[in-house]
Amino acid sequence: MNLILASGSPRRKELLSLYTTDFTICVSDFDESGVTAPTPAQLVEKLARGKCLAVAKDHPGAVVLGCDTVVDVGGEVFGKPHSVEDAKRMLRALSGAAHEVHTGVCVSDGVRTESFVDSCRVTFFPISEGEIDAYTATKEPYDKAGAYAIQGRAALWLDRLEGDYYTIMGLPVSRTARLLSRF
Ligand SMILES: Cc1cn([C@H]2C[C@H](O)[C@@H](COP(=O)(O)OP(=O)(O)OP(=O)(O)O)O2)c(=O)[nH]c1=O
Repeated sequence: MNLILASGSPRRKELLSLYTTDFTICVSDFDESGVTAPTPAQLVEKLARGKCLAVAKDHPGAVVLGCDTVVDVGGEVFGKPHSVEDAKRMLRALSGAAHEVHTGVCVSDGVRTESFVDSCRVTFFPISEGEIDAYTATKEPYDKAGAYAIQGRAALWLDRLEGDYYTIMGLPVSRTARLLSRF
């Protein structure tokens, strides 16, 4: 199988490598701005599909994997923070509360396209203003949906997790492996 990961995310590369190391990376030029959907879960599915099909159209015969992750706080979508203030706003909203992380996964061979959304519910302990200041002064929040990395220092805020941990990191690897094995 000529497998292409349509993602520039180092986490997705690492997680896909648990299934196979026989793949190449081709980051899509899909324009995510202006894409809307009725719910955050439908949004990630649409974005994953957009990234996947943008690469698939230029690579006939390949199997292409595209993904997207957002944080959902009571229906409000948090993508990657645009600034330090934006990151602080997100972390204050996540402090001492539960939120959902949705990851959309889409696989296409150019003929057949299949997708799914996996969601994980995350509850954080209260996060102090001092912790928010210290965290947003590091690089960690800025390339992550919701301004945190559960695999990084945000692990220290985790109270409860209901679902697949790897969905938070951007690739629900067990369900993705099952989908890929059908191609
Ligand atoms: C919440 C959370 C997100 N993330 C990451 C996963 C994704 O890489 C990123 C969400 O951004 P995405 O827009 O889903 O993906 P990306 O821009 O990194 O990569 P590409 O579009 O090329 O596929 O946030 C973590 O690594 N840890 C976390 O705890």
